Amino acid sequence: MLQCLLYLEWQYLKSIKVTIITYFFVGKRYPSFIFGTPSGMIRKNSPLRKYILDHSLREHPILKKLRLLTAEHPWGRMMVSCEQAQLMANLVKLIKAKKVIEIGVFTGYNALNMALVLPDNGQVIACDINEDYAKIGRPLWREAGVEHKIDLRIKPAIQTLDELLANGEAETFDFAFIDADKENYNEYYEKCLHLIKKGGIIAIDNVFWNGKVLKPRKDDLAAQSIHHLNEKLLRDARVNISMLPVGDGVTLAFKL
Ligand SMILES: C[S@@+](CC[C@H](N)C(=O)[O-])C[C@H]1O[C@@H](n2cnc3c(N)ncnc32)[C@H](O)[C@@H]1O
Repeated sequence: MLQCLLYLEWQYLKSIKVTIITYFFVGKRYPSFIFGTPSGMIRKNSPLRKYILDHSLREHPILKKLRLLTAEHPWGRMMVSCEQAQLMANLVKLIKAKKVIEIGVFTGYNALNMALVLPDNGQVIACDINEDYAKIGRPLWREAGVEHKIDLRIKPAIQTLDELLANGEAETFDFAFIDADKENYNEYYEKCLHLIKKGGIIAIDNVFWNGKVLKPRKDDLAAQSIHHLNEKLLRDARVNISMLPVGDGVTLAFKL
């Protein structure tokens, strides 16, 4: 009997130990793994998100085809959310944009999304370092009849932005979407601010970084970088801003 009780107590202590270890070593690094999506954010598979999509998404059939195709990719979760893409397409239309930049293209879901609403002589300068991803989307850009509007530049985005500036294209763009490596967000923002016209918009993705911006760890350079840019934007007199809880958080900066 005593042996049985001791065994049960040992099992109980072991489960507490596992909980504590999981909390400290996994929960601190990957809070969403333990605690779910941080409160205030709409979970990807929640009934509310389904309601939002059921009642607002008007997706072009070829765009939908690319979204479903991309979702099957091992890195499919990098794709921008469809409701966020629709918001950006609406902004691009609203300001009658002609020239837009996308930093971080992946399979080109959002590049296609923007190309679809640009005029026929409109241009998406699409920056990425990986051509293989774009090879997935290109046939669908073609099928949608907008391939000619997407100018894919395969090299580090900073280099492409510097080339555009050196080419005298400062203040000629209407819209920019920043969605590549997070450590360079501040540089992307500064260069985009030079490239877009007054009245133009910069959309910055993942500004919540899955909630990690609430308490960025010192060794998490991505969370640190996004958090610093969020703090800087709050005080940046060159722009008006809105931080929206769409997808993983998007900040819209309107150039004054
Ligand atoms: C989150 S994904 C972009 C998603 C995309 N905006 C969409 O519509 O689905 C990030 C992309 O940034 C690219 N990337 C990473 N570092 C980069 C860099 N230094 N310059 C340009 N692109 C980069 C990656 O190859 C990846 O395709």
